[in-house]
Amino acid sequence: MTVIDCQNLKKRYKRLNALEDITFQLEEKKITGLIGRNGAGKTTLLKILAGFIRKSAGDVQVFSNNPFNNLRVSANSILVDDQMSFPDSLTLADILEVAPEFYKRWDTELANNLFKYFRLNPKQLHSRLSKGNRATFNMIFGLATRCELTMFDEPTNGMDEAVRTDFYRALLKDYIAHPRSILISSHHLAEMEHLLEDILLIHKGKVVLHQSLEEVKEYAVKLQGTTDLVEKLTDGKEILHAKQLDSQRKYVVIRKEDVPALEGVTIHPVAASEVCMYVTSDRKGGIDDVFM
Ligand SMILES: Nc1ncnc2c1ncn2[C@@H]1O[C@H](COP(=O)(O)OP(=O)(O)OP(=O)(O)O)[C@@H](O)[C@H]1O
Repeated sequence: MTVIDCQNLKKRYKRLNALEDITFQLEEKKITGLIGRNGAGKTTLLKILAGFIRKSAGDVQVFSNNPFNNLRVSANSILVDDQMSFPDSLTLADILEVAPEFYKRWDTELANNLFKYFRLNPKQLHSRLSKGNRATFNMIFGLATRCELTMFDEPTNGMDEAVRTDFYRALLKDYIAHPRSILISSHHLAEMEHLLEDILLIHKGKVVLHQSLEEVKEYAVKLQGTTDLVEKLTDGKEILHAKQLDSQRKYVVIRKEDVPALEGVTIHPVAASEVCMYVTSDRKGGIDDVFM
């Protein structure tokens, strides 16, 4: 079943096109990483899918409905982000107590067990939590809703490394026990790629790649050797990234399908996180170029 269907979706904020042209479909029961550079449009897309803001043009369907102000979509989806807020008069324990009234698949046992594991204080007010503890509580809330469509926007922002590791593990374990559609935006692709089946990479408000993680890992290769030879072999090919290693040696990243005859150069795999970085880069070198 298709859970999300976006066709030529656009979002304009006054003079800025945050989403230029977004077309993709998300099938049910998959964990998809929503990846993109700062300002790519990830949060805007998630807010439209959650029904928080209106699209400007194009079509967006979540569970076959326009998500904006739609009860079916809001009852079956959740967006966990750092703007989640709860009434100030409610303690964390109160929030967990009333949650089942709003989410029909709420898992009280999971919520309580995670709450105890992360040693949160049930008497604390949500608005007074530290940044990391707020992110942890929001994550617990998001997991316990067991919403058919669960979206996380940068969920690990503010969490320390141990909590981040626990979060990824909790997410994976709960997903395996209760498969659902999970869309998770993050800048930390390398650390969460073991969770992901698919990657949706957006850049400047457009979809650049929507592939399985395995396909992204196979997308590019790095050719390394003497500068002359590497340049000759990659002449006319699309260069995704290049780096001069010293006065005589260089490497160039090109699409795997473009790989030429390989005598004299070594060939190296390119991690999915690097592929995402290179295909969304406006510069072919890197920060080193600034210091040359
Ligand atoms: N309410 C708003 N009004 C005007 N412009 C906005 C608004 N919200 C976002 N933008 C702009 O839209 C573009 C996309 O922003 P968005 O927050 O969706 O990107 P992002 O991929 O989530 O970025 P980051 O990774 O830095 O959080 C940016 O240029 C941003 O400045």
